Amino acid sequence: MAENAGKARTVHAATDSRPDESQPASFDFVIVGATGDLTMRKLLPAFYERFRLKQIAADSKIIGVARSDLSTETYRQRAEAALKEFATSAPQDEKAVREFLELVHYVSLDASNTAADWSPLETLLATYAARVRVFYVATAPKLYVATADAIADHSLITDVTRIVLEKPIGTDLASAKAINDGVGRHFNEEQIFRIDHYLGKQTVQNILALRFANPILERVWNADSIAHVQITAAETVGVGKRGPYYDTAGALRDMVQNHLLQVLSLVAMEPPTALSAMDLRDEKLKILRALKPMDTEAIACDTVRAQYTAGEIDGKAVDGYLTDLGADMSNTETFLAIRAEVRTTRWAGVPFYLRTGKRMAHKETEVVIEFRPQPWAIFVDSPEPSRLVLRIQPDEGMSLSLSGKDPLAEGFRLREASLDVSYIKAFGTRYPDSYEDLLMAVVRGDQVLFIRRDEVQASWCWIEPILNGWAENARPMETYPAGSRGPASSDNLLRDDGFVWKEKA
Ligand SMILES: NC(=O)C1=CN([C@@H]2O[C@H](COP(=O)(O)OP(=O)(O)OC[C@H]3O[C@@H](n4cnc5c(N)ncnc54)[C@H](OP(=O)(O)O)[C@@H]3O)[C@@H](O)[C@H]2O)C=CC1
Ligand SMILES: O=C1O[C@H](COP(=O)(O)O)[C@@H](O)[C@H](O)[C@H]1O
Repeated sequence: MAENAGKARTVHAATDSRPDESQPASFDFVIVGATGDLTMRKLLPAFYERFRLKQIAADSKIIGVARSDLSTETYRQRAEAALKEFATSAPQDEKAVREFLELVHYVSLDASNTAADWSPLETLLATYAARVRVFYVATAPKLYVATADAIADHSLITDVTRIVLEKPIGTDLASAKAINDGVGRHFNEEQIFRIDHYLGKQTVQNILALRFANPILERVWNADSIAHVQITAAETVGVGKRGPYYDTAGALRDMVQNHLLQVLSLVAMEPPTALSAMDLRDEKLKILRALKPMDTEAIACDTVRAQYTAGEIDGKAVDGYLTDLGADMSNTETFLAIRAEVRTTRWAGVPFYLRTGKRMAHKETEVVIEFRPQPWAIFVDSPEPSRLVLRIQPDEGMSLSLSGKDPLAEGFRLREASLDVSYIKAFGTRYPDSYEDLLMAVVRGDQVLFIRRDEVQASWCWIEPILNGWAENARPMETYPAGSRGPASSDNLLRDDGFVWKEKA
């Protein structure tokens, strides 16, 4: 018998420097932009779910701030309606909703104006001056610096005060630097939490678990075994009421600069020394910096941009982008596909295809890893290349397609078979909304799921030439009907390399 049989295996673990999560957190959390869509749809429901799980102490305060003149009572009524609509467990638990609303306060204030009356907010914060204090700025990015200035002018920044900045951080490199510099005048980098809600998705975090807890995968996770990688974030929704913002952003700024490049970094990075904010972000940064810059020729050949026109989704007629926007013309892309390259030893020669779009046929966010084919085929059929699909959402899970022997065919024929795991079934639990994890991490002061200044800037460095190239029409705008898979040239981008996008079966 082998010497070690029956003995516990020694695992050399890197130290996890994350703070203690076992005690309910007690804090003051100021949400600037408290009457807005994000607060009502995401932030309050996320806090409520964690309160229900007893992770938030009853003496905590969630202080909503916006300019609208509302009493705390009226604000609580709005918050209650939002919880009933957006928090999955709220309609069944009136008592928990009532208890949670006791934590909620409202202050009417123009937070970008130092000269406004800040005293009601100061009074609320004075009760527990020494405890964790968070300012979550959920307003337009152009207000971030003025808001940080005003918070500082009123001496509200303690050693345990943090600021959360919603995306987008700027619209280009210069404006991102200006926000980082402006906020950085008052808050040090350890106090600044730049949010990217994709990092709060369990399935995105699971990329780390899959890669670094399963040597079977990590050993084939390189250019020797992988032919290409696809990252798709397809949505069926249009721009809705966010047209004025979206039309100044477009899919590249709205989805790629942040979410898709973060996912790409997690897929491509080297193993971090530990699961600490510094180590993880150092490794992601190396990937962002290793992205091959796009020159005019690459923008013409390796990018596709398009805008949706009227079409049909799930049997319902929907308008085109211009009608949704209420405009006669726009040069904003609602769909894009890009062939990117990561210039590292691990990934040399492996294309990374990025694709995102609004008003597509299906809502589907996934990472597809396609493995290289068998170099010498002994079968009559050529086996389909194996694909590992990481389903970020919906139907969170993963599948690995393999070739098996067709049991009924004459002779030895191959047929694709799939190993499929649904995380909800496998783990037998609900999948929390991404903001739940992120809000609690801010309270704990854990930056591992937040974007560091240099990451934001490295992303803009790669994105900006594409924006400029498109502005100069290096790649003309195309259209696609709502409910489709985007324009045909998106398929050609892969076909030219001998690949195809994986589409929903
Ligand atoms: N909604 C979403 O799904 C997402 C939003 N984001 C980002 O989050 C931020 C907020 O988005 P969203 O909630 O949709 O925006 P909304 O326009 O719905 O809300 C903006 C909020 O800011 C308040 N506000 C505006 N100016 C001030 C001010 N000077 N002082 C205090 N409050 C102010 C508004 O209230 P009032 O007018 O009463 O002051 C309102 O509560 C944006 O940066 C957006 O890009 C990011 C990802 C997704
Ligand atoms: O940040 C954003 O993300 C959403 C998509 O988020 P998801 O979690 O549903 O994938 C997108 O609709 C929005 O335009 C963008 O600002």
